[in-house]
Amino acid sequence: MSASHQRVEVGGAAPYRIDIAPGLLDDGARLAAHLRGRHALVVSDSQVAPLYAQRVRAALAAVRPDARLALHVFDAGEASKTLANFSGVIDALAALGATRDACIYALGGGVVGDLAGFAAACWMRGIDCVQLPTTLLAMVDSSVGGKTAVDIAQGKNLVGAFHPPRAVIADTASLRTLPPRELRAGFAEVIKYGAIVDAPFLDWLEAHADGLLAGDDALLAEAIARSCRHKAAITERDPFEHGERALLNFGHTFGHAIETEQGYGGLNHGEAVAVGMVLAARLSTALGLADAADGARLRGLLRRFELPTGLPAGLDPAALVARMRLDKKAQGSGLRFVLWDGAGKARVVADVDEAAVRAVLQDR
Ligand SMILES: NC(=O)c1ccc[n+]([C@@H]2O[C@H](COP(=O)([O-])OP(=O)(O)OC[C@H]3O[C@@H](n4cnc5c(N)ncnc54)[C@H](O)[C@@H]3O)[C@@H](O)[C@H]2O)c1
Ligand SMILES: O=C(O)C(=O)C[C@@H](O)[C@H](O)[C@H](O)COP(=O)(O)O
Ligand SMILES: [Zn+2]
Repeated sequence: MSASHQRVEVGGAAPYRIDIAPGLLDDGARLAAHLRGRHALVVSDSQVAPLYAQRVRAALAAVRPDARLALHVFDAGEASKTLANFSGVIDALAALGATRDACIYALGGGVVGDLAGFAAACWMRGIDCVQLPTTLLAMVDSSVGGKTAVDIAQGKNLVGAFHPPRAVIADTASLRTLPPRELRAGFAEVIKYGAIVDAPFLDWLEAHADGLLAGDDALLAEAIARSCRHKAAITERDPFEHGERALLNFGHTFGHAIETEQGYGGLNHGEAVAVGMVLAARLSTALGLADAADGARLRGLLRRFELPTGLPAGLDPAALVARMRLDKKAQGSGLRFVLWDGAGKARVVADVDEAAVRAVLQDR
């Protein structure tokens, strides 16, 4: 293992390892170590597959010439995280003749990871899935923790399962082809860890913003590993979101409502979470939990990473609140939000007054 290789172990009932280093997509032995049977399906999207899928297939085939390998590709973008494309992956598994010891390799961003992971959770009631994240957002968040899902018109991730990966193999060299907008989106989830549990991380991000935005390999690797350690620790203690895992949803009640209301074609997930965190901070202040100065600093940091911090024009507050009633944290008829007491201190607050939420949405 080279000096630039970082590892995070995730314990619990279904332990796995996160490897973070450049060049891992060509490491056939590492990829093949998780192929118990003979069937491997690489699932990817139309942007990522032309860049990396052949390399992954060649690396696997070199170590496992006996394996039946197939590639399944769907159109890139959030609008593709659908039941129809889930069905497409299931059809591909059937065409491959995949048995229970088959493995799906989810090669791409969070959309691929969530969709392919959900197919792995369902095929024959559960087969192995190795996450090969190629966006910053997927490396720091979606590839870890086992939440898998697809969106429906009524809401984000409303159909899904908890299905932990067998392994996460993050090739940081793949970030070099990531469009700048998508790199910035990933920083929203990175900043989220600082906001909820690691205030000093916010200072570090502030200090290194220029290098991180420029794609400095060492800084990115450090940000990814620190984020993964937070996600690993929280999801290891609470894999099914009975308690503290909900903190990872900071900004998401607002963010998911925005994404859904925009028909999954407006802000991307990271951008929507950035706006959502600003709104959650504002709601926290309105409810007397946090100082306005904390919210202003969070907003400043998100802006430093060139992320949006205001509600997009044309969204109706009443429609957004209606979307929030289908949020997975909602209970009975009450809205539950992840709010904060200031940097590094988040908590779940139940039965939040709808008028306060509407006021925050109207305060543009
Ligand atoms: N399961 C979880 O715990 C979890 C956590 C966070 C987010 N998510 C989900 O993740 C999704 C967002 O993920 P995302 O931000 O990675 O979006 P994404 O998967 O849509 O990827 C963003 C874009 O970048 C392209 N791309 C990916 N890697 C590339 C590379 N290396 N080079 C060039 N282009 C590349 C993709 O084709 C896509 O167009 C959302 O659906 C969100 O709900 C899930
Ligand atoms: O892993 C989690 O738990 C999270 O909440 C991480 C979020 O960043 C992620 O977007 C997740 O998919 C949201 O989960 P959901 O249960 O609100 O759909
Ligand atoms: Zn998220």
